[in-house]
Amino acid sequence: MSMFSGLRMPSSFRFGSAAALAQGEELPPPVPDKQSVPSILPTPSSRLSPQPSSPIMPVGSPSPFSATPSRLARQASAASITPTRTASERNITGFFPSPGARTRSNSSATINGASPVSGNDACHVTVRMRPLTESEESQNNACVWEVSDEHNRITLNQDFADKNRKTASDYFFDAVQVGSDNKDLYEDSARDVVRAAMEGINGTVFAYGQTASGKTYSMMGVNEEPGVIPQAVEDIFTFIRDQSGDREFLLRVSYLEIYNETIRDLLSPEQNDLRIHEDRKRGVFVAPLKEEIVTSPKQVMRVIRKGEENRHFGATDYNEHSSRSHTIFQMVIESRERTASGAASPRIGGPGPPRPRGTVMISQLNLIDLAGSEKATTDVARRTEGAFINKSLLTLGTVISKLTDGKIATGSHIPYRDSKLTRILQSSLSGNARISVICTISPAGPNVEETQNTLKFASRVKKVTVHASANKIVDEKALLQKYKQEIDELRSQLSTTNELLEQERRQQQSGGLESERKKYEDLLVEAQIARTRSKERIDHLTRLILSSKTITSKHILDWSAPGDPSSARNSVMLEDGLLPTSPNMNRAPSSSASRQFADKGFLDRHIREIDARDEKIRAAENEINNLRAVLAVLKSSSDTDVVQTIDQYEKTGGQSIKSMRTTLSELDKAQRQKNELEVVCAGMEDQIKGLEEKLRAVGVNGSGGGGGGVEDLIDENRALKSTIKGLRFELDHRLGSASPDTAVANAKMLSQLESQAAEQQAVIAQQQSQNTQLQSEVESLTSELRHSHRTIATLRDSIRMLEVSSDMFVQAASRAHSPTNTQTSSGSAPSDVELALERERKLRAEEGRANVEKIASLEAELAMTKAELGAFGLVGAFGALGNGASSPP
Ligand SMILES: Nc1ncnc2c1ncn2[C@@H]1O[C@H](COP(=O)(O)OP(=O)(O)OP(=O)(O)O)[C@@H](O)[C@H]1O
Repeated sequence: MSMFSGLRMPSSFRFGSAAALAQGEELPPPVPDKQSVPSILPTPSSRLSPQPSSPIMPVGSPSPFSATPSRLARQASAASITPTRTASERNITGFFPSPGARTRSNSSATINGASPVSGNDACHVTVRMRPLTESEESQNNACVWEVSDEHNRITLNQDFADKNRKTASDYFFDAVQVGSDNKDLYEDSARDVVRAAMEGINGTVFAYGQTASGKTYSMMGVNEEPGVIPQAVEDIFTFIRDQSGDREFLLRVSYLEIYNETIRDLLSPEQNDLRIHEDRKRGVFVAPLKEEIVTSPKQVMRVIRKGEENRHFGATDYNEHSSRSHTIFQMVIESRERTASGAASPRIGGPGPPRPRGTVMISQLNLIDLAGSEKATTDVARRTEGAFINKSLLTLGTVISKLTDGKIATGSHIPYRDSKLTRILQSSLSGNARISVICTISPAGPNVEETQNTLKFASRVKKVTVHASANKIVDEKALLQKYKQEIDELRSQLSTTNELLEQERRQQQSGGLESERKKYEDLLVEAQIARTRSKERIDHLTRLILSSKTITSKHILDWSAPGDPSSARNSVMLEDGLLPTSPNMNRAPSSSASRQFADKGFLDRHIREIDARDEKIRAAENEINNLRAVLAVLKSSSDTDVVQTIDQYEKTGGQSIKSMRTTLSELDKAQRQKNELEVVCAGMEDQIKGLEEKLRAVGVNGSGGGGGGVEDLIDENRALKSTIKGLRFELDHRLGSASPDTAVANAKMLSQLESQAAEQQAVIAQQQSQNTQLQSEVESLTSELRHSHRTIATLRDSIRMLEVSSDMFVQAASRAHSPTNTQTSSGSAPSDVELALERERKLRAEEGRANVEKIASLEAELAMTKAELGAFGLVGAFGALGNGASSPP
């Protein structure tokens, strides 16, 4: 069972309550762990530790910094032009979020009410405290942190601090979140960054924190609470759908992990040591990295699922499903105004420099789940991983601290290259991206030291400022540009082809040589086929380019009705197993990591089936289009021969099209039948499993719950065989009743089922060999039993003989001892004969005792043998023998 199962809901939080303190008192003072790896984060003596002189706001007092980011965003957007901060203001020295730091200075305004697009910006920092875990509660731990009403201040409980000789400093951040609500988390920490990325500004959101503090829960989420990544995906498609302007987008995604300082492509796992490159135009990038163009949230989630399967997880002392690598999910967003007339278009939503039409904006959105900092664990492999994780986090801490020191301005060395993580993040950290950091912490007393380190890291990040502006790009790097060009070229080729076709047609009509006409006909057919291909390519490329016209609500998850089974959200995401299966979104999320992706096997199978079907449908559609093209050519001809040919074509072509359609519908039918058969198979598998269980219970546990033993086992075998026979018959029947057109699918199914049956047969054979073994064991036990019985009988005989001879000796001795026998007795001293007799008597008595003991031991052995037979359920079958052995002869 998961160590985190049964996590308490936020309502069970006891921030600073009397109960919490009472429990807090029972806590042992934290014992420094001598074996632990030195903490990677700043020590309390660090000069960036919370300054006692910092203004401390009383709990509950209105704070100038209490506005939530979304409120601030609204304020910022209401006052669309805000003053630009001076260079000296960029390096914030305090750890308070200054209101200015949240304000994005920019001469431009927003698109569709989204936040402004560039300017000096402090990194946005959210602290997220998870609920106490069941195991923390069972150890009488309580939450030792207090969060102020304004939700941006967090303080160590004073009593706990006093008792444990800690400093109860106040920490202020852009937001402090408690509990399990990932929707609030997204709104507070990621939405602005995602929206800015849609406007061409790079963005990076990462989760940082001690192991098991909730980074993966925050970034990926669980079924009931999708995390930042799935919500960002949904938000991006919603943004495209809802934009009022006429912009078009091209989205591509990649997914990589840094495991033990090697970079692995999670979408192409064979690429397991990728390199980091840098060039002037692209900055720092990883290559070769597989990128997939995506056109729907469902498709993105499918890509993520694929990546998750290849990701490194492992059980540690602290988290049974711990991320052993840093993962970076990256989305590249290209966009541009739809009309490429070259005229400038005014910015939507307010003043600002007009954006030339056709200019492609390109931005990167990085969503990062870091591995957690951790103390040394017992497992060697985990310890190696932990060392790599800690080293890279240490480098991240150093880089952040250098950036906050303002050394970037003086050109001092910042050790980005000391770890792959900081090297990949270099472009973002050096100021070319909006950054939002989610620092996850545990509420429990024993984790206070790690939590304080995380809060200090968060305070440092808060001081880093960035200057992110929209990236405009007009060269061939933009795929959007390339695709648009290709579409334009294909369109112009099409219109030329159309003209040619028209010319040919006219030429034919005006007569000419028969041989010439035939040549033209052939040319026409070829041209028409080429035209169809061009059209298909145009369609394909057009499908990849997204706009408010191509994205419908159907594509997007409907967050407004989470429990509504008819909602698009469910229909899109449930197939990927990421979104709620429960109608109650507010239920406590499951702590079991395995529930993060429910029923993966089924889903994968399902996705593969859909893909295969799509492929077949595409092929059929292509053929239909080709036939249509041929028909169109022929129809445009006026020649009587050709008209006749048209008739023929219409007949055959029409029939072909009809038969294609029939094939398509048959394919659908076959698919449905296949699904039904799969359900039947699953049922059969369950039945077979149940029978196997029973067999196993009989075979392994001996008496098998019914005491029937070998007989029962054989019966079970018979039942199993007849069930399989029945199931085979049912299958044959079902397969036989399928339409002939589904023969291919059915043949596949049949072979699958036959291999299942063969497996079953193997199980039976195994079971039978077990039976034979069991029988021979029983036989050997039985013969042992008989042998023991005979031995006992022999021993009893010898006891009887001994008793008789002993009596004889006793009688002889007493006769020899008798006073009437004066000739042999010499008074009080025993004669030699008497002594010999006495010795003999003692010896006999001794032997008798030994024999009785031997009998007792043999009887005990007999009892054990009987018990063994009983264990095999043979008490009934061999009872008579057992009784015979134990009863007196
Ligand atoms: N806010 C939360 N609400 C409810 N459960 C949570 C929350 N945060 C984390 N959990 C649960 O706590 C456990 C550990 O969380 P998670 O795996 O996300 O930690 P992590 O920081 O990613 O750990 P690691 O660094 O070892 O990968 C999981 O079972 C998760 O479901």
